Amino acid sequence: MAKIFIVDDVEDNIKLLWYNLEDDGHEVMSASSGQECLDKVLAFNPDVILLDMMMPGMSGSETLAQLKKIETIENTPVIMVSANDGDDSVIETLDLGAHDFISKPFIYPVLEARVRSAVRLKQSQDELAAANQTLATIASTDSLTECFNRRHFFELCNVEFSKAKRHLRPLSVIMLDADKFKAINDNYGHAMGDEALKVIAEVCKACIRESDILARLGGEEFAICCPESTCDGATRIAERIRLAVEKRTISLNGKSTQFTLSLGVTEFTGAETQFDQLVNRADRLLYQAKEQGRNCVISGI
Ligand SMILES: Nc1nc2c(ncn2[C@@H]2O[C@H](COP(=O)(O)OP(=O)(O)OP(=O)(O)O)[C@@H](O)[C@H]2O)c(=O)[nH]1
Repeated sequence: MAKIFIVDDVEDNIKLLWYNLEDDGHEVMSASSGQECLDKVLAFNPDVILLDMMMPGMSGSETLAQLKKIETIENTPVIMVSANDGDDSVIETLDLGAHDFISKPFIYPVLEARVRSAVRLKQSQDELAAANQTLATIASTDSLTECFNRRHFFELCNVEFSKAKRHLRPLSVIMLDADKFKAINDNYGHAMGDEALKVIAEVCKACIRESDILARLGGEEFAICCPESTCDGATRIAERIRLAVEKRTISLNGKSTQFTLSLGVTEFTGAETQFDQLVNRADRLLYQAKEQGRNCVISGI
């Protein structure tokens, strides 16, 4: 079953197609003008559009040109239906991006077969788009914690850094690292270590804003970029994360333990030219937190 959108200014033409397509199991929607088609198309999100060429007001060709400008619709197959099936008309329509051209009067089983072909194309496109989306997610995400990975973190943060630099807006970075993490692995097993990493991600996600960027940079080290946050604001977030992890007990296979975090926080001063400089400074502050006994937040610029 597919969603078919019929666009035709003649009510009887719509009815004929509607009943037949519904009998074939499709969900059908119609519009009686190009403008009505443009008004309804996003909400209906059709798999195939059957578009009449000769319509008063906005013609089929003009409607097609407008449909191709709509990002989520531009790849939806359009079948132009027209009594004007001269070569020039067919060429113009296909060059405008139509998937197919059917001459009027049409033989319904032929139209039906062409609709099926267009539906198959749309289904392949949708599957490809979903596969690409999955690949993009895999390429940008750490599979254990479902945070962004290092590469994607720097991609996103470089954009945020450019914005902050151009508009002289605040931007802060928090670096955090689990304390004595090796001991968790050694004493409770690698699976408990993995559990701790998942808890860090979960706690961080709960403590940050949607616009903040959280990533696992590797091992037991995480980073958060906080656009529009000053060092004071980011330090409060860091302290909230530290406290939440300190209070948390992790359990696996009947065993339980607790652990802590060390955190370094810094802010863009306006002088830095690269985002990496902020990460490196937050990392040095994190190292100081380790030196000062762990389970603490050190901030500075
Ligand atoms: N379970 C688990 N462990 C990991 C993973 N990645 C890295 N590790 C472990 O993390 C530990 C990091 O140990 P260290 O770098 O010595 O740091 P630490 O023990 O946390 O000590 P401090 O940072 O000084 O507090 C190592 O034992 C790594 O094997 C992972 O994905 N899962």
